[in-house]
Amino acid sequence: MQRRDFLAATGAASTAFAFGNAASSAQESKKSKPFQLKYAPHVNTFKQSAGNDIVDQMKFAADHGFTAWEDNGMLKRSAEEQNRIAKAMSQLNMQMGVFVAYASFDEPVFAVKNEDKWSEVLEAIKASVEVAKRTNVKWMTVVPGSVDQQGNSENWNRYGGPRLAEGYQTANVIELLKRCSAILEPHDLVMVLEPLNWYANHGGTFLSRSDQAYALCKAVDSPSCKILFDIYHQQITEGNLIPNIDACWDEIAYFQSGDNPGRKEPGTGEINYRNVFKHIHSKGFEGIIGMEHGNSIKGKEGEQAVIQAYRDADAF
Ligand SMILES: O=C(O)C(=O)CO
Repeated sequence: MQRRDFLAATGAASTAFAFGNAASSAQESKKSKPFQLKYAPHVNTFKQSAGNDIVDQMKFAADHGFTAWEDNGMLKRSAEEQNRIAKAMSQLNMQMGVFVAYASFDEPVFAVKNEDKWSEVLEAIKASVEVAKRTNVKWMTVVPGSVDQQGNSENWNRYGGPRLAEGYQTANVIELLKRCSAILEPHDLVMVLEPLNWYANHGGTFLSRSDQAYALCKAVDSPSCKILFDIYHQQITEGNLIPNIDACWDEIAYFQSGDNPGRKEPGTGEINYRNVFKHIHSKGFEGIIGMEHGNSIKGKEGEQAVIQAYRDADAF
């Protein structure tokens, strides 16, 4: 189905939308009603419909009512490409979500004090400030490494070996997060800590529970250290989504979505996304919900299914 046909078939609103030259803006003048929440598609979510170019994909998303975008890999793009993306975002009136500022999954980078490793983290955070400014990003993801249990040390073995007690690991994580926050605070930027599940994706990560993320944020006590509550990961780790969101609400700055099992669009698994989104909306959330999941169906048809899934979940 052609993009125009799809817009017509889904009853797209007729708001005029100017982008690019006059001929193409006349042709592409239909734009769907914005969603109630700022769901942010990813690079390649709409590749089959919009082509390889990321700016074309963003235009496609904007035409279909998405008001945000998420690009985990922004840090690795050239400055020229970052500028091009930022310009398109502003022309499309879209907001940019997180990129990954620092992520380690299998080494106890934050949990064990190692000044060389810690310097690498702080350098990554400093580099992220420049990129965030260039791309108008407010939030950046930080994954603070694994627990101290599976290192490469020659002293470590699966039956024992030295392992730092949990309280000291937590104290180290807090100390390094404070140092990261000190870099971000003057720029009004926010690192969002993402708990990850151990059972389907990332066994051994230091941060896995929402209460743990909450305790870290309270201890760091900085406007630059908040929670990224990934609904997919937290469904696997702890379930009880709405009460847990409420319990750590004052430290949550950002959400990500994805259904379980399978990590595909809402409606393909066990999470009642309409009720979860309704709840988040009712609390006045104005931030972004990154669509960090795959498409359950391949091709253009699958991309339309993703759009429809968000329309259904947003119909509260
Ligand atoms: O790696 C993952 O699973 C994440 O959610 C990181 O954002």
